[in-house]
Amino acid sequence: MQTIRLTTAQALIRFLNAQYIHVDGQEFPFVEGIFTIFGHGNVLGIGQALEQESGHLKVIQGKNEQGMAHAAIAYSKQMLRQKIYAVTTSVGPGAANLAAAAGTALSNNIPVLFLPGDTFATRQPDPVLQQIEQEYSAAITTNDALKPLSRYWDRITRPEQLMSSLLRAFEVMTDPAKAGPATICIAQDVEGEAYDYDVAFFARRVHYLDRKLPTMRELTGAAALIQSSRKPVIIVGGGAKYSQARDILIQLSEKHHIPLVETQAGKATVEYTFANNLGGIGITGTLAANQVARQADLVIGIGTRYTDFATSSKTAFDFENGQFLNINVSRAQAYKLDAFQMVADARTALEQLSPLLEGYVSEFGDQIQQFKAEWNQERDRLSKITFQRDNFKPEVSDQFDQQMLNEYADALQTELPQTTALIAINEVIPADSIIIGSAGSLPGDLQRIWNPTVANTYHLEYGYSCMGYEVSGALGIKLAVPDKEVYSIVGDGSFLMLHSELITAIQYNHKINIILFDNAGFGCINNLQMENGGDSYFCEFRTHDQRIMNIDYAKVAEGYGAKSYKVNTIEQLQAALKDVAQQSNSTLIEIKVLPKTMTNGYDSWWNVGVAEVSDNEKIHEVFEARQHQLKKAKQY
Ligand SMILES: Cc1ncc(C[n+]2csc(CCOP(=O)(O)OP(=O)(O)O)c2C)c(N)n1
Ligand SMILES: O=C1C[C@@H](O)[C@H](O)[C@@H](O)C1=O
Ligand SMILES: [Mg+2]
Repeated sequence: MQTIRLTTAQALIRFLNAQYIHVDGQEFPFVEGIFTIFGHGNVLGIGQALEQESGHLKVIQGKNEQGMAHAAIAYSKQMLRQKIYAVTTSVGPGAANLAAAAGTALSNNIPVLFLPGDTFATRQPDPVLQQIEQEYSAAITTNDALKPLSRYWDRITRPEQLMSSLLRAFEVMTDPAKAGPATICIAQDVEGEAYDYDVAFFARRVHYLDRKLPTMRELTGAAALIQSSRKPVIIVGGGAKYSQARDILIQLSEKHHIPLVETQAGKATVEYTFANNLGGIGITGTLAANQVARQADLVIGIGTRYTDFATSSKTAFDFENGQFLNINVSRAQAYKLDAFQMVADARTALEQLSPLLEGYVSEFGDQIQQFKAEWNQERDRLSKITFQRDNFKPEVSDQFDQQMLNEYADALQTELPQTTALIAINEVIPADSIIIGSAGSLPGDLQRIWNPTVANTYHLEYGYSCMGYEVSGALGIKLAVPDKEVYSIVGDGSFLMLHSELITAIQYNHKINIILFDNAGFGCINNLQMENGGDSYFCEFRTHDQRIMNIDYAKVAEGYGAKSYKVNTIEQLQAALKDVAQQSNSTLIEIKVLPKTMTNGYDSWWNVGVAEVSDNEKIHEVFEARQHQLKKAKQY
């Protein structure tokens, strides 16, 4: 056996350089690069190895571990899970900062390789700086907190363990049915320890992302279900996007007159301009999509996890009379809602189903176009909302009275409603720009009223809805599609929580554009508490003496070196957007918007935990109403 003497970290970097992926006849490197924040847990091991020989890996210095991990996740998501960045952190707090990002990757099924440093394998210096020292077990470190958040987790305490561990990690990350975060924690002393590695381990290795074929039983069963249905509806989920099923979806929808509705992850697999695409489904769905969903006697869920937002907490469909057909690479997902299961790649399954559907046409008739036209009218109304200082009824009504709304208009020096601003942006930015969102009220508005005219231009993380993903993720998207403009659509709360990677974007000249909607508060949560009978409680950004905070975010971004703009009218917004397109550096547009002017309603319900006893009569009423709704919902 031919061997090569390398440190564990050097072996790791050499291996990452040799991993290739095979997708539909094309082969390319799977690991594009590595985000780093060095500390004593990784600088002398992985840091040294990268400095000595990083190979083709692009090395990027992050500013916050969660932020850089979010950037890596967004890169992989934008690359349709076909390429990844690795993320290396130090030990202790550096590793702990990965936790929210690991949850984000796991709930969204996004492959990413986390490489946190770990405490000493020899335990000689214990407790090493940043070791938590759990008294009941010396074997527990901060990194154990990442176990439930990883799809694969391992700890390396001997150099030779690395080989079997990496193989397992790459098998997981390159399997669409299991894809998620792989976490390999390497003891900091072991990173620098040498071993005589078998050179065969570093040979070019190809991971095959083969499309899983449906069985004949699945195909004939699914075809029979569709053929006997009157009003089938297709839910386009994230799995449809990752399998690149756009063309066959359009073909089947057109030929058989089946409407498409979209989850957040699936949105823009097919552009909104396709006639039968009725947009978002569920709690933050369009009225058109929710109307057809209710009528459906067959729901064809393609690559969807059926989250509560997609199913309106299991009230969006006629569960009594309707049936479900689930096409999913994951058996666990396919099992949901008592569906007929087709465990297969979405695109291949639909392509193979197609010849079995000859002659079939749904009974929707003109209804699809009618629903769509009505929804387009509603969107048109939302694009023209204008604030009045008397008798203004915002979309989220009956929460803030006119006096309060006027107070906001004065404090923020704005009269701009959120929906009006968002639709104006949709109309001005280049159609092939990528927009990214994640948390707050904006994802709901985006799912409803953002109309992508180009496929794969909508990037929403709504599995974890992790605040802070918006800005960090924009950097990851820019790395994936450097020739496209990237717009981060972010609330003030999310921006405040995490925007460190804006600096990384500026540092490496990867232009991102931030469009910050400042409504001076955690708006959607304020809506939620008031909708459910509570008062406005600790969700507005007010000072100790109750003044609404007016924060100069443009100045913050300018301080980092971004070009920034402050706008509070549509004309200023349009002018700023035009200027942004001319810039080569990162930008931030701060838009002051009025609270309560986001979209709301449209025939959906969200099951949230309401207090069963309280001294507030309104909460009691809401609790009773919830019990009533629950009776109509599917139980599992
Ligand atoms: C990391 C994280 N913490 C907490 C939450 C819960 N949460 C969801 S939305 C939200 C407020 C968002 O405020 P902002 O970004 O200003 O958006 P708005 O609703 O005002 O549009 C909070 C606290 C979350 N989604 N993610
Ligand atoms: O609790 C939440 C409510 C949602 O409206 C929001 O988008 C999401 O970020 C969240 O965490
Ligand atoms: Mg806000």
